[in-house]
Amino acid sequence: MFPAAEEYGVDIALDESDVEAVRSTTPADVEAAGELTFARNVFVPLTTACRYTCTYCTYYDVPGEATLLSPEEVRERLRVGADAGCTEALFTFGDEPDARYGAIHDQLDEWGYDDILGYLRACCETALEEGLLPHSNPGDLTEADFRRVAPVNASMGVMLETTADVDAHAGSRRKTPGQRLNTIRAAGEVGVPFTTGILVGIGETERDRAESLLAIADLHDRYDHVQEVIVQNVVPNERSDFERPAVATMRKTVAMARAALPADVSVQVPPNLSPTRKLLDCGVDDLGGVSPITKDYINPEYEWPALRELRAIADSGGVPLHERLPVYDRYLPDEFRRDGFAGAPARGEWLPEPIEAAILADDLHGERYRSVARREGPLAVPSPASGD
Ligand SMILES: O=c1nc2n(C[C@H](O)[C@H](O)[C@H](O)CO)c3cc(O)ccc3cc-2c(=O)[nH]1
Ligand SMILES: C[C@H]1O[C@@H](n2cnc3c(N)ncnc32)[C@H](O)[C@@H]1O
Ligand code: MET
Ligand code: SF4
Repeated sequence: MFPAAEEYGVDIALDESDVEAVRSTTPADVEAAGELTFARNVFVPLTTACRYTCTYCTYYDVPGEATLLSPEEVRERLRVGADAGCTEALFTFGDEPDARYGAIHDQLDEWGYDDILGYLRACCETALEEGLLPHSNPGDLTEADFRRVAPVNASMGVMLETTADVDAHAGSRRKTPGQRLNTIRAAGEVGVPFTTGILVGIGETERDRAESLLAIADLHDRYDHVQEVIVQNVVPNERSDFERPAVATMRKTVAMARAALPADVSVQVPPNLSPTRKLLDCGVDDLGGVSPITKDYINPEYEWPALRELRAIADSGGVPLHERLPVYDRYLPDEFRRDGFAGAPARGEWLPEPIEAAILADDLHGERYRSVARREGPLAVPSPASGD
């Protein structure tokens, strides 16, 4: 069913009746979640160089214009993030930026790094030093790549986007479904808590969405590593005029995601891009990374809602809002989980030693990780009604 994936040794065979069952799911078939979560992050866009040229993307710069944040700039941004109470350092940037951009490669070499993953590793270590938990999305990676960077990440991610061959990914260098699926598989092999998702409105069909969600469910079934699935609508920008999918399409797609995935996998929608309030009853339970201090570098025209607004969104759905860490509860050591989660079936040894050490030590910001994980302490988000 996914010939492109077979090239990479990823063998996913979907049952036609499962595809049809997911495709025909409607919002009425699923239940609203009992709470909404989000993570407080600082976005660190290491470089705007990218080997791909997705037509919906405004993030990448052409060779000659692409920039690379220096180690000092990275540390400074992380400090600002930690001071603002963030728990997550989000490293998201172009795919394999050093492959096609000689200047990026030369700059990394001058700083003493073989390639971007060597530099990412160092930046993740800086984040840990500054009291932040790294979540990296460096695009397509192999298993060997993951082994280099997973040990310094609390969680990682890559959007599947879609299993369909869409024109938005056309061109000589392009994202392929096979390579994306292989990235998610490789993350499972290495055992890193993982975020993935689909991009809605880039030329795929409803059936493609069902297939994409089931492909993610299949890989999660094998490895238990998918912590959340983002259902992201494409938005127009200065480079492209993609139309936003209709609200009804997003409602249906979120419901399809809820139906395709097991209950322990969260369904996330980004509150700066999506008609969030209108999706809450379709099974959304997470709002992803939201930054109190940095813009969304990938979609810079779309501002993050303030934390107060997140609270209003949750109130509108009649559910509590909780901050979480970039790594979901079930991958945390027992003592860091909130009541009811402690003692839940262990998922194996998920957290790499430096991450567990950072969480357990938690001395930089006085019990911050612990109180976030347990949904307690001084980090409760004020209600808009409380006036504070
Ligand atoms: O794994 C990913 N996480 C992405 N995240 C991270 C994600 O929303 C959260 O940070 C995770 O839920 C981890 O806490 C983003 C966060 C932003 O603030 C803005 C854009 C993204 C995009 C991605 C993404 O493509 N892949
Ligand atoms: C980081 C993620 O951001 C998403 N992304 C990139 N460009 C857009 C856009 N115009 N609208 C919505 N999402 C976008 C892709 O899914 C990518 O994987
Ligand atoms: C900046 S887009 C997100 C990271 C990576 N380039 C990808 O598309 O997966
Ligand atoms: S979405 Fe990611 S891979 Fe595609 S062009 Fe933008 S930065 Fe590159």
